[in-house]
Amino acid sequence: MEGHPLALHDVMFIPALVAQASDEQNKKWLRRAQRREIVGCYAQTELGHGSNLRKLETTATYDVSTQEFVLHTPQITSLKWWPGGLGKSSNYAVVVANMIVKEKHLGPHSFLVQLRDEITHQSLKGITVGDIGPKLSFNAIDNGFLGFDNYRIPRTNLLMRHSRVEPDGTYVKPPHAKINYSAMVRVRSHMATGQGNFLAQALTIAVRYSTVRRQGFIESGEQEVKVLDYQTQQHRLFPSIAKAYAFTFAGYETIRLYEQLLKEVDTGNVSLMADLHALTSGLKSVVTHQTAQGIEQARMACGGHGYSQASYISEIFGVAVGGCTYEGENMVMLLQLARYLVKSVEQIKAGESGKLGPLVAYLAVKVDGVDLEKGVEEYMKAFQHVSRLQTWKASEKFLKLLKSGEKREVAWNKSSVELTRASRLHTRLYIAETFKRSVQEVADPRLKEVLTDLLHLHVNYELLDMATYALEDGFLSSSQLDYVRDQLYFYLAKIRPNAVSLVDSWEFSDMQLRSVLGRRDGNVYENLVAWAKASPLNKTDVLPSVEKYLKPMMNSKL
Ligand SMILES: CCCCCCCCCCCCCCCC(=O)SCCNC(=O)CCNC(=O)[C@H](O)C(C)(C)COP(=O)(O)OP(=O)(O)OC[C@H]1O[C@@H](n2cnc3c(N)ncnc32)[C@H](O)[C@@H]1OP(=O)(O)O
Ligand SMILES: Cc1cc2nc3c(=O)[nH]c(=O)nc-3n(C[C@H](O)[C@H](O)[C@H](O)COP(=O)(O)OP(=O)(O)OC[C@H]3O[C@@H](n4cnc5c(N)ncnc54)[C@H](O)[C@@H]3O)c2cc1C
Repeated sequence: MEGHPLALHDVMFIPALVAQASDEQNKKWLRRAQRREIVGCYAQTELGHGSNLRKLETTATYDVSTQEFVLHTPQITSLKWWPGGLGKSSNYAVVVANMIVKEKHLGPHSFLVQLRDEITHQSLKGITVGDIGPKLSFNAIDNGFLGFDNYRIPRTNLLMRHSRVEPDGTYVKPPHAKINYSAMVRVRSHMATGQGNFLAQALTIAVRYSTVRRQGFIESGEQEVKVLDYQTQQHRLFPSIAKAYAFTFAGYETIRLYEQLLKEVDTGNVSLMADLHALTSGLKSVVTHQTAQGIEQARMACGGHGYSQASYISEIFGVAVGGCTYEGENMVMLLQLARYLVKSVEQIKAGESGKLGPLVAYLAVKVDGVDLEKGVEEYMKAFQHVSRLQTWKASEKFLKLLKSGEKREVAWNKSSVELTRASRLHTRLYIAETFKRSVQEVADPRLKEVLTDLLHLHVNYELLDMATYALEDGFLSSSQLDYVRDQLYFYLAKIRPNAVSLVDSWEFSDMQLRSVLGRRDGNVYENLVAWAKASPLNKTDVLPSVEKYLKPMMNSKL
């Protein structure tokens, strides 16, 4: 959980080679990387820039006389900063640098760069490398810094699957300007399942513990109740159980789409790139944000013991919340999706709605109202409505500002909060749709029934959460919202008997969870006492600090 020094080797280094190195290059590098003869990381972010990749300062200047690239970090802000596994573990890196050929700046490109000697592991001449220090979490990963002092690498270390520099310096452009960003798109495609997994771990701990913990009464005179029987506790935890499933289903779809994209790109078809970029940008942002919120609620649902490291939820939170920042800061990524949504609105306004992709086609179709009692399909129409409403509102705001003479970037900035709202609603619609489709495909009827309950819980929770938008234009009435509330409470109670099975079905072992509260056997109290006794502070009865500080104070007559 605390991360692994080789995580980025598998998560980004190898995938970057697979997607961006040519077959010939991979004959040299890929097998060695897969056998871990060489260990690598993905070095892109710099001290001064992470989001705005066009302003990366590390340069790779082609020297035609020696057929080498010269890597250089001209100032302190150009140092690579943050890459996982860079500080101490990796001897190679995929380095993203601004490529300069014949004095022409050609933008960020990826290079395979050796950082350390393969035998001694010492850093090579011209390389400055080290660890960036402790972080909120993930402290088993050596996130690092890296500087280059006119460090030379062969021309053939430019990853050349999609673009090339010939020996004479002729540049062959890639089929899509952003194709070098593929390693990021891959991780974003995987993040919904990854984050769903973090959320699931925290929920397993909180739900199990909530059946052990007894506190207070629902009906007087009886035994104290398991806290999971409180409606407020169920409301805190069960919608997140639904989300953990929903994120996993959505993630399976984006992983499949990424695999498809890789195949299509190899045949020269890059049409899926814009769609997948928009989709994963939004999904990554919504999922990480909701996961962090869900984990924090799970921690609070464990009361005081949730605050102890014995719960392990704080560590899960620390790791998961990093996802809001890495692979693209959430606001920045929501704004990437918003570009796509605004473009779609512009297409509709230009009478070209037939050209819209399947995920945005609903933006062109107006619905006057819904009958929620007819079931989930009607909820989907309601989600479409609120997303459409907000997308049009935000887009119109932006387009109006443009028309009034504002510069594009200024108009964009002035509309950006509204635009991020549209992106979130669009993404939540996507999550609900994939959840619905995935549950429909489940073959086992008993499993399908339980998952359908979770789906109902999810759509009612979500609709209530975004009700302001639907009330604003009178699309939903207050009596319809009362119906949604009733349904929500109905499904909380219906899910209660299956709650433990729903979390147990994720099959986390005690070793994975590392939580005293979330133990499978439920022996929480005995083990909390044993855990506390093992605290380093309990090794001796009287601490040295008592002699040094407390006693002089306690014995003073002042
Ligand atoms: C197996 C996994 C498990 C995972 C679960 C467990 C994980 C356990 C370990 C985790 C470990 C942490 C791993 C962290 C690893 C890092 O964090 S690596 C560093 C990640 N860095 C980032 O994500 C940086 C974010 N910034 C960016 O991606 C880009 O700068 C931005 C924001 C997209 C802007 O790029 P830009 O070049 O300035 O482009 P911009 O002018 O905004 O857009 C131009 C056009 O390009 C398009 N475009 C931009 N990007 C793309 C793209 N990628 N594709 C297609 N089109 C694109 C735009 O849509 C736009 O299109 P139009 O609207 O013009 O049609
Ligand atoms: C745990 C962890 C692991 C990481 N691993 C790696 C790795 O392996 N390799 C690697 O290369 N990098 C890695 N990173 C770096 C990470 O990808 C960047 O930190 C991330 O992309 C955010 O960039 P930034 O730090 O420049 O944030 P900034 O862009 O400086 O963000 C600061 C604030 O500015 C806002 N902002 C920035 N631009 C805009 C805009 N255009 N519009 C509106 N608001 C904006 C953001 O929303 C945010 O609120 C890692 C980071 C973390 C935390």
